[in-house]
Amino acid sequence: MQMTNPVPSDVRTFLLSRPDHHVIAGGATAGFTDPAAAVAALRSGTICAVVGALPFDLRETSALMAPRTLRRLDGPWKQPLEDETPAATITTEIPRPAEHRRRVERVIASLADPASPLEKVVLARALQVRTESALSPWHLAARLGAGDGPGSVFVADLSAAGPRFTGHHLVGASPEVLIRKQGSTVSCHPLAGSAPRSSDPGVDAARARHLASSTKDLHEHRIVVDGLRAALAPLCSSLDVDDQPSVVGTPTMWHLGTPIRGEVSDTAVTALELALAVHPTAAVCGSPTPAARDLIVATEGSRGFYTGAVGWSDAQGDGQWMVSIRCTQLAADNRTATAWAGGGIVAQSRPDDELRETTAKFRTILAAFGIDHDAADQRNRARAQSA
Ligand SMILES: C=C(O[C@@H]1C=C(C(=O)O)C=C[C@H]1O)C(=O)O
Repeated sequence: MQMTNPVPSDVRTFLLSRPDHHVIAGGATAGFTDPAAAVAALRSGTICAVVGALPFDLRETSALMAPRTLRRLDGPWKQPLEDETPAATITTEIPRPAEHRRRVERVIASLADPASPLEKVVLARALQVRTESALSPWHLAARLGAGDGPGSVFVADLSAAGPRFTGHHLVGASPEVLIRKQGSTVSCHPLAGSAPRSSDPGVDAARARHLASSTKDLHEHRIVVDGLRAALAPLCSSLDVDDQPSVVGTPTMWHLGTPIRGEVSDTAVTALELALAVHPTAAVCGSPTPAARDLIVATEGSRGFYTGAVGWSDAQGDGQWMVSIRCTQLAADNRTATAWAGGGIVAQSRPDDELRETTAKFRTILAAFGIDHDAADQRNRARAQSA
């Protein structure tokens, strides 16, 4: 769809930085709210590339753009940090942690009910953050890059999703590759089953060991890998899936991860089509997909672009899409932001652990805002106890 106000090429519209390379886009000639239209434009050669974000619920609008320029450069994206970062505070918790815990309890009860088809549901909560003065999405991304070690930082301009999203950006540091396609090779690296890192090296190592052998987490992970295998098998001539997950570390979390690699049967298939074929995985939604998705939407309301996908795809079909987690949606005022964190629930889950997991997952994005969430969390708990 041609844009009424095309974006000039000197305006950055998209970034995906990986440990070994980064992809950066400038400007836009067309916008797509419907990913099928973007696929058709790519396949027909009308556009050379597409960048942007897919929502969690594909019935909602996507934020995809045909960029004027798309550059793939070696090494991670690096930007000098500005000295001043405006102070930020958490203004609202949606829902309050006690309510999130109750929601988890209710989901565990339905998962344990033999009459329910549900096997896994991923529940999330959100925080609203306000900064004292404007903070550009690129500055926030630079702060994420500085704090996330060799992780993956992204910025996606959401304006193409419609007037409600004009000037909004999704900014985050996702550890999870939804899909990558290069030539005929497709790969992904689902993460599911998590434990917070500890600053005490002994405790930290023990948590990683415990995660690697936790029946509950291995089960939670297996559901995701089986789902991805089933979604990719019809599109691939060969598919290689490790038998056992390994423990993957980010600066804030341990995760169980399984590398998946295959060869696509149709080499012209685009990375965007592959992303659409596997999204939403059970890592961010649950299983079976429609029942889990409906329960999430009924419980949380719209998640927008959180637990969607952020990435790029070119007309040759190459591209990469990350799962949009550890992220925030920064509004057009560059001062108001919503951040999310969630976790997979199975019948064996424990509500207190699930709440702790979301708190730990928030650390990545809140640290970029300069907020020590653990301290804020303790203050809240002390306040609740004394009330
Ligand atoms: C939903 C999130 O993370 C997802 C859920 C995970 C889990 O349940 O263990 C792990 C990684 C992600 O696939 C999030 O970070 O908000």
